[in-house]
Amino acid sequence: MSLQNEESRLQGPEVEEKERLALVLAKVHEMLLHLSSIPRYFGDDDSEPQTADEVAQQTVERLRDEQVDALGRSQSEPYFGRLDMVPQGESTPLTLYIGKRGIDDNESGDRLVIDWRAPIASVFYSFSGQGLASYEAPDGTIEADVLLKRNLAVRDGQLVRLVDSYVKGQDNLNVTDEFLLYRLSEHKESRLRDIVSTIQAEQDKIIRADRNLAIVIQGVAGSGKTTVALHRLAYLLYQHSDRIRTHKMVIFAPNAMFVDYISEVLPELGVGGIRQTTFAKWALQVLDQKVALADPMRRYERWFSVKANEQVGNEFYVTRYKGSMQFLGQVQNYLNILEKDVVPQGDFEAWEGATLAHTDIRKWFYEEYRHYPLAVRRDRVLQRVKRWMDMEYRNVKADDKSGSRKKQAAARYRSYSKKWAVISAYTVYEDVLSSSLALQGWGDNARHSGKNAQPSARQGMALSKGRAVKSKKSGRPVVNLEDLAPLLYIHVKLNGLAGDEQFDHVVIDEAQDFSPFQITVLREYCPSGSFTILGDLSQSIHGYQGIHDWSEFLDRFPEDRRAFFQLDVSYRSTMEIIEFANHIIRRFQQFTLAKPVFRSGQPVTIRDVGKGRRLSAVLESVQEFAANGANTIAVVCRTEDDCDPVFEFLEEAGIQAHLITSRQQSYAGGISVVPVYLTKGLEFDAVLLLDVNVNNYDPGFRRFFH
Ligand SMILES: Nc1ncnc2c1ncn2[C@@H]1O[C@H](COP(=O)(O)OP(=O)(O)OP(=O)(O)O)[C@@H](O)[C@H]1O
Repeated sequence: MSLQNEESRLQGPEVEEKERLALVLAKVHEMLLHLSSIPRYFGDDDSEPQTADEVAQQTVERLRDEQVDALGRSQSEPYFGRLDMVPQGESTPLTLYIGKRGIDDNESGDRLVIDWRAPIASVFYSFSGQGLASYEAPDGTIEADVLLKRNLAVRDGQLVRLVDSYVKGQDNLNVTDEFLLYRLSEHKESRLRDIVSTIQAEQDKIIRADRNLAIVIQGVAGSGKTTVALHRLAYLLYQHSDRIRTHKMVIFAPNAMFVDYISEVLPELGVGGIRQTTFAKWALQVLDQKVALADPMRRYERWFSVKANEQVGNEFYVTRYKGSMQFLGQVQNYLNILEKDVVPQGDFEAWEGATLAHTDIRKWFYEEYRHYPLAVRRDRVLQRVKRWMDMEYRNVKADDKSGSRKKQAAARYRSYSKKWAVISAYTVYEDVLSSSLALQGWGDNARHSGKNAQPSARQGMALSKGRAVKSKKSGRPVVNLEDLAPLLYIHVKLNGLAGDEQFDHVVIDEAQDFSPFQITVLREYCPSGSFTILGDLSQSIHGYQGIHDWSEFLDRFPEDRRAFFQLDVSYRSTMEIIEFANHIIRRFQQFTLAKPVFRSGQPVTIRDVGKGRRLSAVLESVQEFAANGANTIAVVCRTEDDCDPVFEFLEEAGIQAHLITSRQQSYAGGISVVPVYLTKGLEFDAVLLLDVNVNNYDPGFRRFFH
């Protein structure tokens, strides 16, 4: 230790850390100056490199740009934690500074900052203050004696807070929470943020879980599921860049607005270019937009309306059935039957004396080309029939001066190929829906169902059969969300999967609203079985299509390739809100109640205003929230129709608000008027729930109160 360091230690940790920070920032500055002084050969205009040298040069420059970007971001907050420890077998302590990205001193080769994803950095998150810590190294697990764990808040290059959450030999009770609370008390922005500086031990375990696993995370509202999943992606890319590629990862979010809401976390973690989409958008792309999706808003209005009637009950039931494993079984049965029927009866006779036997064609189809998916196989066999005909013709060409035999053969081939049914995902699906198999499955299912679902088999299926409806705009058949998974499944089985369609890793957020059929389809698209599936069963908004138990998803993966995690602490809301919510959720006995971190806020208040004062009371509350410093405020109504008059009233009163609808593509923060089913996953500084009474929110709708 240098004399200067020794002196700064004596003056206390703040001085020491400020000096160290200044040193690192100076190094960063120096490196940035150096990098920007290197001449560039390629401009910012994406011009194509012409030679191998140019390709190499462009790669070098791209990597340099990335380094400049990373160092630029580090200037404001180069690190957030410090860890002193003595690894087993060594005598001198290691001092590590941990940041969002690693920084190496180019000249000395010293590691100034360790990337939070490095195995050794895991000690910072997992060490509980008891006994020895351990971490994974290339040679196996290493144990270490931790001396100090220090949280450092650096903002705009300034040290603004320092909290020692562990000092060996001292009483260390609860100090971790102090830094966490400081972090949580910072205002909510209009976007989700990274949590690298305060990842909790149980979250860290999930982030660093094995790459090969399909993991399911059940977590109470606000327990950090989405955030943790995004950090896990950043971790997987760092640790397994050889196996998991950015452009082969995908995040399925519940709607486009949510995609926008989470869009800043990954870039902040140094990860760009991961596809973030909705299941519907992706499915329609894979299906080459051959079908159109019914407007979900009209359905939501009907389904979430207070006057939801028996027909809605039937629709729920059809929806659930179409997402079930029973229905998958029916689709599979149908595809098996279809396979048996594809080759038409009869030989192919190109002209008299040139006959290809039915048995030969069958042999090609059922034996030689067996490995091809159905539609591809059909085309291949037909091409082979054509090749056979052309070969035969070569033998008789000399006698066919007029070409009449050739014409005749071509005509016969055309009519023969027409006997082969056209196999497209949509036509097959239509047939599945109207087949006796599907109806039988539906009927069996309906008999075992609850009170709300007793439609006759035919009525149930006809309700949402795409065949009847064609989009006025595009002329394409209109289907509902629950039709997409069966359509995709059929599509894959008919056409196979091109390498560029496969995923290396799939994240599904709000997975409680997914169906087992959707998971099965995604499993087809991600052969590695590397999944992060997260949700909260008690928050199931689209319960009619979702699941009752996570085993419905976990069972889709082999026992040794799946893992289940549970997060019970809510970091989002104050104790007052969580206690209030728990009071309501307690009635659903099967759900785990959220545990708050010890953070207090305003009490939850219930205001009963007369009908005439309803809108002016909303205005007053919004003004009061804003006056108390809330940046993001939500006024929550039951449906989109209910939102309209509230939004208009606020606008007329001069309040600038955003009306959030199902078609919303982005989230702007500020004041939002939003239907309850679109609030999922978002967070606000203040929330006003309107018209909460038994009529409007019957027991079935209480799960919205998270
Ligand atoms: N370890 C942590 N440190 C600091 N903040 C955290 C931590 N974990 C979660 N949070 C914060 O808690 C809030 C909720 O996180 P997130 O939205 O990821 O939770 P969720 O479980 O996905 O919620 P929901 O169930 O509503 O979708 C976010 O503001 C997030 O930054």
